[in-house]
Amino acid sequence: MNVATEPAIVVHQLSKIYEVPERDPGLLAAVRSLFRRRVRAIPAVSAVSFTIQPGEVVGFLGPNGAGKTTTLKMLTGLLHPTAGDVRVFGYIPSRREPAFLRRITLVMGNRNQLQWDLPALDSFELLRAIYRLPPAAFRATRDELIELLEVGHLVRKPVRNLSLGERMKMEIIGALLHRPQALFLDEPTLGLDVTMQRRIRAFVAEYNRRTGATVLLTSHYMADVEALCRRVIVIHHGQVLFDGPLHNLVDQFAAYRKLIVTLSESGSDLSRFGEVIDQDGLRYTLRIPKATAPAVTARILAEVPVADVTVEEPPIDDVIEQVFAVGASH
Ligand SMILES: Nc1ncnc2c1ncn2[C@@H]1O[C@H](COP(=O)(O)OP(=O)(O)OP(=O)(O)O)[C@@H](O)[C@H]1O
Repeated sequence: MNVATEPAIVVHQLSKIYEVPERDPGLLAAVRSLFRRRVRAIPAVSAVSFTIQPGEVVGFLGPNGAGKTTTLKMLTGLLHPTAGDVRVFGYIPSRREPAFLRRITLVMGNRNQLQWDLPALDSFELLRAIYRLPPAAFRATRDELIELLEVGHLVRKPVRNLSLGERMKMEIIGALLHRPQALFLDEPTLGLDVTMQRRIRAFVAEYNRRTGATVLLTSHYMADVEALCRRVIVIHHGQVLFDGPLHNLVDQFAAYRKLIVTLSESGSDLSRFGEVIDQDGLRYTLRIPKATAPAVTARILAEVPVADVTVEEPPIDDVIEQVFAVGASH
């Protein structure tokens, strides 16, 4: 059997154009719009293509409005594509076949699927019935997830009384009870504090390791992406700007390097070598265009008394900003 080598997700020339009714303000315009409807076309996703292998954890990045959520909705069958093809484990998502739905899950950081007034435990039972999970397997998965996320003491409290982070953990458990093989996570750590973000992140990594699930994740927290995703797909204005290993993104788009120079004695002006972005005693941080970093480092070593010098890549957030800036100017 060759099933294992089949890609988990194949997206080919995928497009989505939203059609939004449009009318001028005022009563007359309202009446007129009854007779002649005007619609505005909003291209949210334009000819996007990518393939994801089983077990990959891929970061899906882009600024607000780039088309990430729209793509995830098409991948999970909540939206019909305007054009192009999507296959997830060979299924066409928009058909929403039960066998497909049992293999995927969509977690949206800003939306709840659990019943607000019930304890999470009751909602989990409901999900067991919906997915027709065998009781023993359901209990084993539920308890494993509860333990992994350390929420045993909270599952009997009404969801409305939980904190945002606790609720998010319950949402994640609810989303994974049927042991999906593809996880679509849309901002799963949105609004959570750093500790909770780290927990959720560790949990996703562990779930991927234990089950070999494929994960496509959007997040505005680059720490999530750095910790989890070796590969990233960057979209902007509905188009793919980059698809590859995260470190290639840094190589390709990091426009500058940070040079950290510690002088052995005071009295030198380092601003002639580049933009000084920080100074702490004898320790200077300079921002140098990537291309000239080696030459500038050599000049500093030759011309001023140096105790130490290191070259650093800019933080990933800055790199991503740079990618978006390049995308915006296209
Ligand atoms: N239901 C809708 N009707 C009309 N336009 C929409 C609809 N949903 C999204 N859009 C538009 O489509 C574009 C892509 O939106 P989408 O939500 O996919 O972006 P996103 O990358 O997920 O953004 P964010 O990071 O802000 O969540 C945006 O211009 C948005 O305004």
